[in-house]
Amino acid sequence: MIEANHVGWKVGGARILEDVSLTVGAGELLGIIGPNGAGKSSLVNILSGVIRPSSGRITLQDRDVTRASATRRARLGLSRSFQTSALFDGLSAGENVRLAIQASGPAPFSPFRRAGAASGARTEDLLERVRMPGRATTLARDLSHGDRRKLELAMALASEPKALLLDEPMAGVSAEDVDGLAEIIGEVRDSGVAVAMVEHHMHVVLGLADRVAVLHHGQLLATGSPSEVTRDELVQQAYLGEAL
Ligand SMILES: Nc1ncnc2c1ncn2[C@@H]1O[C@H](COP(=O)(O)OP(=O)(O)OP(=O)(O)O)[C@@H](O)[C@H]1O
Repeated sequence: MIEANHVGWKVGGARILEDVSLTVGAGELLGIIGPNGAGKSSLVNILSGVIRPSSGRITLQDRDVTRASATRRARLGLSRSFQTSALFDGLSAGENVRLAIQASGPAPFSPFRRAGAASGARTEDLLERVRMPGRATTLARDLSHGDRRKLELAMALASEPKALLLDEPMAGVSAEDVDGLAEIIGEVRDSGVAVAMVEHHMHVVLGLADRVAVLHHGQLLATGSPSEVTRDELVQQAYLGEAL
């Protein structure tokens, strides 16, 4: 579904990513891990079309999208969440989701277009999918941090994506919310979506991912099943002193 072939990215003289190749299939969850500054967010930005790589190729469902904009990739079925919150705090949870539904609809998008009844039902469906039933009228700013992350997930799912990129979807949430989010993300994968997830909560990545890609200094150190990468000597050295 998503494929990166020999991707490199240079900024000025600095090599941020070098020769990174990976695939994520439908119904598969790829965990992307690596120490701070390894290049994980840069990779997600390249996969989603926010950054154009200096070399290599990105394909989405076998279609070359290397030069395609983020909007074009979204129309082809790719969705993503961001490391930092992308919610409208002054709007309710339901309004945030409705905007995401409208934005994923046919162009031109207008925030002033009235949402139909169908969009109301889909909003409630999406909120249920992220275990937030009946929260449509709560203002985003009044939600707990964990619920804000769930709402972001609902918004990323509004376009009914075939592929989903998640950049630290559990950053800063409580331990119990981490488990809840992991369960929801697992269900999204099980519904057939190709999911690539950058995440620092190692136990979640290792418990949830089908395969794990380990980045270090912009290079792919290892890819494999969670147990394969945790046994890998190079990976253990990269995480020296940290429990894997
Ligand atoms: N636009 C940019 N211009 C210059 N350097 C950049 C740019 N974006 C990222 N970098 C550098 O690229 C390296 C990788 O950054 P990136 O954010 O991709 O890492 P990361 O693995 O996601 O880190 P973290 O886990 O801390 O979020 C870092 O050294 C960062 O400073």
